[in-house]
Amino acid sequence: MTLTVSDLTVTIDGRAVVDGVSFTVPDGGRLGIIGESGSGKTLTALALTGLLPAAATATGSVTLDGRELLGASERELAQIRGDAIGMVFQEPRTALNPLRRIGRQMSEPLRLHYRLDRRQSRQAAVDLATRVGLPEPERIVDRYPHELSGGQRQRVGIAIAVACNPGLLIADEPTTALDVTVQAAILDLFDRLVAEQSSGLVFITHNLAVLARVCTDVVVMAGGRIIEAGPTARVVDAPEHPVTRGLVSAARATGLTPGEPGTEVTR
Ligand SMILES: Nc1ncnc2c1ncn2[C@@H]1O[C@H](COP(=O)(O)OP(=O)(O)OP(=O)(O)O)[C@@H](O)[C@H]1O
Repeated sequence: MTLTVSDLTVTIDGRAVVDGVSFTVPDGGRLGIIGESGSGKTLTALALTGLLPAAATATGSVTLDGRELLGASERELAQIRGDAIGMVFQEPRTALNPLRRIGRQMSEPLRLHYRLDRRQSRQAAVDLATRVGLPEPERIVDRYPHELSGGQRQRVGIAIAVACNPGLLIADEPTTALDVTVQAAILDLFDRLVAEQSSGLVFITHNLAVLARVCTDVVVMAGGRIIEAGPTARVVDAPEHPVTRGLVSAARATGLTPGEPGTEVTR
């Protein structure tokens, strides 16, 4: 699936918080959006899926395989979000329902799309748990979110996002709330799943080392605009904009060397 964003502008209270943003993610492409806090990354992601806050208005164009998403009806968008686009958020604790077993939550997108009975949906949940590397899949599906670690909860969030094999996965800071070793394992999981289902990826982060592990291309945002864009390897090796140079130094300071995508990832 090809995602094309053209001149996307998001306005809140008369202020353009996303300002004339354009980029393309080709079928199976892996684009990272990076920038400091408040640069407009999250609002860009929300605009792609029709989830902007009520106070925001979006203009420009967002197409998925030629189909315009900006201004699409809520019904159409709900269908696209379940089917064509999977989304993963930063804090899996708030994205999950604390009162429902995780198996039910993982199989919900499939139940909605394929009308599974109880036994089929339990099996689907176990299969998904296996696919995202949760331990003891047969047992873990009966647990509640608070009984899982942060990394396991994020695996559940990822399972929900990939349940219907979407052509595009959008992840907003999916590893930020996790500690470094768990972060690495979750990045490996993204890498594997995106490769397995040959879906595209839009990955939002403020950490260039994280981005470089999974994304071949990068867009750097500041003040709602794109200030630099290109292949990750080029941007890491020869950043042009001072903001990008700052992001490269910050990534190196964490001890994680930004490298070719996938080089540090065990498959
Ligand atoms: N609901 C809202 N109402 C008013 N302003 C908002 C709202 N959401 C975001 N903004 C403003 O829009 C700008 C861009 O926000 P956005 O969340 O997209 O940034 P971000 O790059 O994702 O930052 P972070 O990394 O901190 O999440 C910021 O100045 C923010 O204050």
